[in-house]
Amino acid sequence: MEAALKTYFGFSGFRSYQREIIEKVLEGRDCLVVMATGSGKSICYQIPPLVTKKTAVIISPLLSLMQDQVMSLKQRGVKSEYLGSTQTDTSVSGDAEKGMFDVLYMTPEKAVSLTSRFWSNLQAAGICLLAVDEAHCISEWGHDFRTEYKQLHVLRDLLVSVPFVALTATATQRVRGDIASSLTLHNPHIVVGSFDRPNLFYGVKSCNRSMSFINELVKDVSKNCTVGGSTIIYCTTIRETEQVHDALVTAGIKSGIYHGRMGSKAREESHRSFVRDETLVMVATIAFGMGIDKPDVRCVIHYGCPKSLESYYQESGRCGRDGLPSVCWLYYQRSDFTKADFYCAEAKSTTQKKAIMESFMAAQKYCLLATCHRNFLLQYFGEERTTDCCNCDNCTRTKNERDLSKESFLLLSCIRSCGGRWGLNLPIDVLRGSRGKKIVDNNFDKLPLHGRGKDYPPNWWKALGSVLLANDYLKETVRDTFRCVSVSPNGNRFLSSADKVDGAPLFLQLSAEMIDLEGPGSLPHNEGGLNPLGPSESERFSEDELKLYQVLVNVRMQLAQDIGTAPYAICGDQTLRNFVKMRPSTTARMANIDGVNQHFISRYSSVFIQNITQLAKELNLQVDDSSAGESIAVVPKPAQNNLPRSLGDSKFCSWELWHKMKLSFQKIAHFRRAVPIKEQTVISYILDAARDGCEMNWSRFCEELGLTLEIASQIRLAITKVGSPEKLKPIKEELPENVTYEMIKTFLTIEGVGLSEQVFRSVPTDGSEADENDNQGCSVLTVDVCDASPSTKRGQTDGTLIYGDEPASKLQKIDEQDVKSTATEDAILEMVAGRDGVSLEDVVKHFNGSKRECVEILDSLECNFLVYKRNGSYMVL
Ligand SMILES: Nc1ncnc2c1ncn2[C@@H]1O[C@H](COP(=O)(O)OP(=O)(O)OP(=O)(O)O)[C@@H](O)[C@H]1O
Repeated sequence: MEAALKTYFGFSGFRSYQREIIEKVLEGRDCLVVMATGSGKSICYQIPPLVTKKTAVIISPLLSLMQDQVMSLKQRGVKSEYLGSTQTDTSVSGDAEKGMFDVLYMTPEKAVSLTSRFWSNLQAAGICLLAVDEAHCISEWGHDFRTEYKQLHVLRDLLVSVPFVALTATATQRVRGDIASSLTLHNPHIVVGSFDRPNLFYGVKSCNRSMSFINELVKDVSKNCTVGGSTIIYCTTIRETEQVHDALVTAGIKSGIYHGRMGSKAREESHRSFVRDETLVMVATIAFGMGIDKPDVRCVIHYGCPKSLESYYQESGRCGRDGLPSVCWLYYQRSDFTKADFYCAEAKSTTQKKAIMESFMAAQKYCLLATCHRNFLLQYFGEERTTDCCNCDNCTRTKNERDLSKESFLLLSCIRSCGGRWGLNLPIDVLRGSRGKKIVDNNFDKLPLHGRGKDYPPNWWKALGSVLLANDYLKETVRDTFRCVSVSPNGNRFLSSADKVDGAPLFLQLSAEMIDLEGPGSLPHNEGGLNPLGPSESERFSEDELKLYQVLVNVRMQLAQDIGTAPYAICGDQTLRNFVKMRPSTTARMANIDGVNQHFISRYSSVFIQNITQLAKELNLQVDDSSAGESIAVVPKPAQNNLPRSLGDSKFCSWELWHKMKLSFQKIAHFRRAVPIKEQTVISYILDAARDGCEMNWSRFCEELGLTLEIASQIRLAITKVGSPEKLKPIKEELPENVTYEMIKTFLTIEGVGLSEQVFRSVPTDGSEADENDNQGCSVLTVDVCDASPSTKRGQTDGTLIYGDEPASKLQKIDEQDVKSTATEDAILEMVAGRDGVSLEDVVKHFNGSKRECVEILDSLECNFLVYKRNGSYMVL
């Protein structure tokens, strides 16, 4: 499985759930997979055909989606085609029937109209699975019901022993049930992942939709375009779509437009140009929907409040599907909130009307929120999160908390005095001293609070109302489509404890809108532009690296144009970034990079290597920077969906800051704290998170801690001497001063998760390079002490272990005089296969050969995708 993943897709590891699902399919079990957009569901049905050499049939709702996927798979060397009304090649159907394709896409209409003879022939040739993508289309309760999907059950009788796999990114319990029964899934293996998309930054901004706002928006978008990456701007009306599109075009930004009033040809062309990076921005209504499979959209902007939180999650989810950091902004105007009636007009029943109203109100709440946007989204979809995400505007804003007791007191009292029978507008008008008819008729102008709130504009009070709602001081009830706001029990408690205006403090987070209204005006972004966090330290390019990146983007574009495909189908942005950081000068080094597959090596590696080496020389950049490779090879994978929920807030937050935002221990210790915590505490928090199952980049962790291979060996020896790892103090006493408790704890944690071999090898030790050279041709192999046990994995068969009396070296030596085998591809492969990671030194010593000869053989094995290198060790694929 891993071999197929690396060979065809270039990835060296599976993401959460992928392996589990593939294994179940290979066992012949039906599966129901509910995983977030961009979490990597496609791999689950694309790997089995490559392992079994049988066809996978995929039912997909849209032709454009199928075409894009076939295009990408072909670029990976996977034999793939589609059957549907736009297929012009008449031979495809016949070839498909003979089992000539690994992956065969078809529309549901096509699937049910194919003859039983087609299916029996294909089954005789070999079918490994039938996948139903976007499976929620089966259910009338889903948001995209398609009648043709309902008929798919007929295939069940035709394909008796074939496992069915249903996949979707959104499905409630009810929809899941519908999918399973409609497809008659037999005892399906069900996987439900998290809805979280950790690589996405969520931000919200109030706006005024004036021309000056649009011009600011255009400026921000153009900045985003120069640093690379596509943007989608969703507008709520066709008129606004045209307005924003015109402004972008006038500013010279290559932009496309897409809405329902355009003809299908024009829409197709617009989609095609966007996918192929010929246009960088797509301004669209939500008609630009499900068929978007572009993985490198870096920014999705909603220009106007969406009609529901479900649609917001889906549309913003088109961002950053490749897992790279990307941003989702929502610009709303208070007048958007009056559109509820308009959306409710679609409703056919009172229940439906209520449902529409509720999801619209959730979207509205999302706009007005002063607390973590991600948590709100996840909670809406039923996932509880207690820690803030540190990757949304509300979590990262600094100026956001203030004592609002006085203002809250005024607003809550006024709402209570008006009887809690109104929306927010009337009590706010009372506070602002209005003598409107309703106010006078109800004698509200006689209230002592009348006119006491003139210091703030009405929108500020409305924003405070939303903050009080979110914090449970107010409650909202919907009657028909009319919303009443009243004081909640919590609000009443506050009022009675603070029975005078200058009572107890009430610290609340100010919402973005309140800050804007107090600040210099509502323009899109003042400093940070669309991307307020920017790349983390390890992702940041130097000026020269940026030049190299831009050249490689152009090379990729040129290649894509020459063969008529999308640039992302040649290779992803992350792969290009890895090229820039590692600057591979040989095919073997390039093959080893995550995202590089066999097809890429045979077709495109030479042109990339040529450009890299040439420009690196001109810019005086070192090629083959393996230290960059070590850290990049373990770049965290996105959407790790099974994060532990039991971990305390501080621990989880420390881990997130370190792992996701890549902050140092020191920065985390000071992060948003008046009194910093100790770095040691931060370290132990992160270790706790790792023990709880959070993903870790151990190489980076050890490097920051200074835990080298040598120190690890010293610790191991100390534990052996003490006889037990239970108590840290006696271990510490056996060790030199510079070895800290944190290093010992880290060592034990890494040992505990069974990773010591790989991790400590990858941490650069002083003079490691020199060692490699010094030892050339010498028959002595150094291994760490744990390999000296009778059950030694590495080194044991190679020679006799000699325990040195010299504790200073803390390393043991092996005499290799007996090793006589010659270094051939087969012999090296056999040696590597028998061990859990082998270094170049190991190979040289084992074969008593020269370093050059071994490097050449290992290089060719890497090019052939038989071995790969991770953290300095060769492993068999
Ligand atoms: N194991 C992996 N390692 C690295 N990248 C991966 C891995 N699996 C998938 N990806 C990448 O993740 C991105 C999203 O994958 P994919 O298109 O399969 O998502 P999806 O879950 O099907 O999303 P959608 O619901 O939008 O169709 C792609 O760019 C893909 O190449």
